[in-house]
Amino acid sequence: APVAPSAAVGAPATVHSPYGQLRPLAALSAERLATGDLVAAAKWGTGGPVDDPAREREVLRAVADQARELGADPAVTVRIFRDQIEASKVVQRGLHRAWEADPGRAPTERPDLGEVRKEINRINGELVRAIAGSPYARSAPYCAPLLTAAAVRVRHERQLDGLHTGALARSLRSVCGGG
Ligand SMILES: C=C(O[C@@H]1C=C(C(=O)O)C=C[C@H]1O)C(=O)O
Repeated sequence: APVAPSAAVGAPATVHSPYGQLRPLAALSAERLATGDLVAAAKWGTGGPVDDPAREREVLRAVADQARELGADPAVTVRIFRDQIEASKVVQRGLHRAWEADPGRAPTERPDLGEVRKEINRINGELVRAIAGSPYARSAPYCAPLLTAAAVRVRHERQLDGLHTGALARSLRSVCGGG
């Protein structure tokens, strides 16, 4: 088949390739994890828990609805988002531990959790679209190595530390494997 000129040039034309479909999943997951830093700061010093089961249910219900609207599998979408949520909590708990150990590194300003959640909702919507647009790539036998490559790329681009690199892997745990 003829190759579109831009395919030889680079990234934009690769959006239909398996890697091009998985890359946004890794990038958006890292973007979502970055909001974990803000959520951790919002909860720091409040005495409140990192876990908010009611908010988690709200997120999962919303993404299941969005998946249905896009004709994607709501169960698969929810499965992936359970990992996204766990990964956010890995970041939050890790930061709280670091700030307890070294209070000089703790944030001095408290972000508005409601505002941060608006941003999380926006990213959630983009993630649902990326999930809906990648059924073939996610069920491909070579999904895992491509996803790992995408995560490594994102790690370098965003200069992720160990905490966020581990959380990124956690967030992507059930992306591959079909469905
Ligand atoms: C990010 C938050 O912290 C946790 C993680 C959530 C998420 O990743 O969507 C939701 C609720 C909390 O259990 C939050 O409270 O908004």
